[in-house]
Amino acid sequence: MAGSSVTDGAAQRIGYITRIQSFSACHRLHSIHLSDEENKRVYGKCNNPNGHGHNYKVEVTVRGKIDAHTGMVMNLMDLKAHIEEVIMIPLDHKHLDKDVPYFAKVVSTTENLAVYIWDQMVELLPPSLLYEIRIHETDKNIIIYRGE
Ligand SMILES: Nc1nc2c(c(=O)[nH]1)N=C([C@H](O)[C@H](O)COP(=O)(O)OP(=O)(O)OP(=O)(O)O)CN2
Ligand SMILES: [Zn+2]
Repeated sequence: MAGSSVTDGAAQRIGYITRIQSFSACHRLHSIHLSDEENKRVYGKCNNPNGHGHNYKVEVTVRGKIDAHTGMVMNLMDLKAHIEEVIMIPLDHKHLDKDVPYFAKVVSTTENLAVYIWDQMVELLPPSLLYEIRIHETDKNIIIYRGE
């Protein structure tokens, strides 16, 4: 097209980049909004008083313009640093309900864990860049949160 260049085209392109981070933590599914009986009925084995553990795998995805000069949506080194701050330091090798104040009153389902990670991560990233938090709680259970 007349008047355009390769660089102009690249500036309009949207890319998605994902970084995967694994961490280990334990928790107990127990809601303060339910009675002990209701907790047992709703959460079953996951309401075990002494808790249980997971090797979580979190995928953090950002979406944005591929910068014409840097060729990046964002520098993965920066994303790595944010993941360290939001996921690894507060959550890795922790008891989610006892070590993370947020989960003292919020049940530590993977949905709520995804919301927690989103809310922390969105504070550190440029506006509108965070696209998705995807958590593999087990090999079979995957939860997605997109800030809605
Ligand atoms: N909507 C949700 N349901 C459940 C959650 C959750 O976070 N959100 N979490 C759990 C438990 O934490 C539990 O640990 C799930 O593990 P489990 O059932 O053992 O996982 P698998 O299905 O992968 O293992 P199987 O051995 O095949 O049962 C429960 N529900
Ligand atoms: Zn669990």
